[in-house]
Amino acid sequence: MDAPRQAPAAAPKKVRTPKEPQDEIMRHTVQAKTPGLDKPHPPSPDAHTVNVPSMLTADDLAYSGKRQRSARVAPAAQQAAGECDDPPAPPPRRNSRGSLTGGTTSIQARVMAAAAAVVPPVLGAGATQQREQLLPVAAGQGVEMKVDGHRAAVTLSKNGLSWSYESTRCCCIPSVHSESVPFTEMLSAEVLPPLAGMWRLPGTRLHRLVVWTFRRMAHSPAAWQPRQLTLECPSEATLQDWLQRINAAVAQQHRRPRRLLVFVNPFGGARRGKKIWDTVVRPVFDKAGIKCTAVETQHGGHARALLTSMPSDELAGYDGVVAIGGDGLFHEVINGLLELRSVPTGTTLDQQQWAALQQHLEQTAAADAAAAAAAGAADAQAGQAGGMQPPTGGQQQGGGPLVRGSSFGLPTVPQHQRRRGGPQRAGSIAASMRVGHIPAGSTDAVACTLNGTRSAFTAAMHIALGDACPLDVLRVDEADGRHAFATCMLSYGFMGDVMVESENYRWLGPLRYDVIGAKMLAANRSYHVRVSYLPAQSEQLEAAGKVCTAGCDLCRLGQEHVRLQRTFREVSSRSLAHRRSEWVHVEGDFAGIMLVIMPCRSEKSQQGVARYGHRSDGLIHLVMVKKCSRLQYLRFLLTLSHSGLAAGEHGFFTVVPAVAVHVEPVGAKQSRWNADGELLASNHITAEVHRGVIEVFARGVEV
Ligand SMILES: Nc1ncnc2c1ncn2[C@@H]1O[C@H](COP(=O)(O)OP(=O)(O)OP(=O)(O)O)[C@@H](O)[C@H]1O
Repeated sequence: MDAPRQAPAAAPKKVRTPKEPQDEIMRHTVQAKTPGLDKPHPPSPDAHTVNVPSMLTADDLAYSGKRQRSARVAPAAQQAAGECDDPPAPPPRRNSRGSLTGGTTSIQARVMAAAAAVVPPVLGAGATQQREQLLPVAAGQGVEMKVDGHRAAVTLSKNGLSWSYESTRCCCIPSVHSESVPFTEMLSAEVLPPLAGMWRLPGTRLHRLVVWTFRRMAHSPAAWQPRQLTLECPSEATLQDWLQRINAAVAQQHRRPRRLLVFVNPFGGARRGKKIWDTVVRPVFDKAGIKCTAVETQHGGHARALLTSMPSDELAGYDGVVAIGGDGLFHEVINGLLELRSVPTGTTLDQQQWAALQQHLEQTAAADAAAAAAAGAADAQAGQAGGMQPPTGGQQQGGGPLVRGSSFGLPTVPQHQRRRGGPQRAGSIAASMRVGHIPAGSTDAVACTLNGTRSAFTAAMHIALGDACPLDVLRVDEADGRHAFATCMLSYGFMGDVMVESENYRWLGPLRYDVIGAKMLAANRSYHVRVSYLPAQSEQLEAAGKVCTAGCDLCRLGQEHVRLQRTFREVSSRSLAHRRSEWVHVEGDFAGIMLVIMPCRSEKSQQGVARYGHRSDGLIHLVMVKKCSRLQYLRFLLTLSHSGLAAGEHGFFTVVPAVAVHVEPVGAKQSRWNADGELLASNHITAEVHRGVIEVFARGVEV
């Protein structure tokens, strides 16, 4: 998946200017034009064709100015729910296309009634005869216009635009369609001059108001498509008035970013990063009026090094950081920001508490060893055969679940200490930043989990619309004193081996994971490890069995932690120390150990690796797969791929919700830890989950 972690050596002190010879940095502002995308295309005879860039998927279409089909006609339900104060539209039903439609007998009456309700009688009655000469009525009461070519009564309310129109698409039976687009889903609007043409006489030409927004696909609401909503009307004054009101309402969406720092990995996945930036993301940010500084990464660790060495004042100029690449680049950005936040505010008390915990665990391990010895030789035999056994104190290395020399809870000397305002300022700026991920990698589990799709356009829209949700982070302390942060998954054994091997086969692209996976399955390796974990408390398991979707209540609770946990380390370590008697110890031969933090959905695992995992539930889904046959491991992989893993004992593998985990390899035969696709240097780790410490530009999977 990713390259091994590299030391951020020779990182530039600050972002270079465009005048510098290499084009590693592309600075763009909103005014930057993208050929073919900077202005809307006029409707043309081929207006229904969609020009798909050869390297992009249909979902990645940027604003092309051409109408897309298969729209989900929208939110009449919003009106019912009171979210929209537009005039009530006729009660709709869904037809086979997913469009809202009225009944067959009274449709004409309904559309006339709807039109009469919003359009003055003289305009409504004369509409069919005087198509191009209609005068708009006062804004807010309904104006007869053409919306995407359909004659409709349009209302601009305090929530957005709504309209209804008659259509005879199906067997000449007319039906009424109602749609609305709230301001929260608009990027911006602009007024365009009337279309000129031989067939349009002067005086009958219509002025155009274009609203940049998106539409949901009927079969997959999570995947969005660009939409250029065009309102046509003979009165330019009306459209100018509406333009002001729409753009003013959009400007009031206070959570939208204004300036972003964008990292583009040109070598991630199928090497589409730069193309996706140019053709999909930049046009969206352009329409949303977002100023960007785009940096093309030069090597692994470049993004992280830039973030951690950037002066606080410059960092403070951004509302967020966007990673265009795979999960590896997202991991780098998260690590850079959290590195800034790892302010050394640890106290003596914390260290004492940790020392006490360490001592207690050594005692517990000794007691367990005594109990195991008393249980007799049969159990000991089973332990050697690969069963999960309590650890024996005699074999304990490193003195229990805490890694010796770990920086966990201990002061470190961050490189940003010399900065103006000190580390506290840099940490506080980093804490206020949201992180966005535009999928352009091999797996893109982060994007699939956050947005439910690998569509770069959808991810860019979530960023531009200012969506926000909290994300859990796993802090991993290695025995050699280093630490790292992971947001997806930490794995040892099978997944670690696949990671190590697949780095030599990068030229195979995403296929490398399948090829090396098959090789590792055939090798059927297992490793002797000692696992200690702190199980989740019962109140943390309330949402067990609930799938994480957009608006998930559990994840919303995690939002509180984003604000609270600016210096998150000590809060958590103290609470762990208070629960020191609850640690559970297991030892044995394992084919794989996985610490799953988010659902980790991907094309290979549609339901997610942890089926009931959440973006921000404060839990680690600890998966322990005992030494087993190849067939059993294949079964495990199929379960993971088809239905995802749920908590419980499943024969040869176990899934336990936990909040902290310590893993210590025993013996010479060892695998490597794979943290979100990055290989860790040490195999002896302590990991602890921090709930909702980082905020991402996402809203969860819409269903
Ligand atoms: N210019 C670069 N040259 C080489 N490696 C880079 C460069 N920029 C970033 N990297 C590193 O490449 C690794 C892989 O990148 P990324 O995750 O974006 O793609 P991927 O591995 O193909 O996708 P996924 O993680 O979804 O499988 C990351 O560890 C990242 O740090």
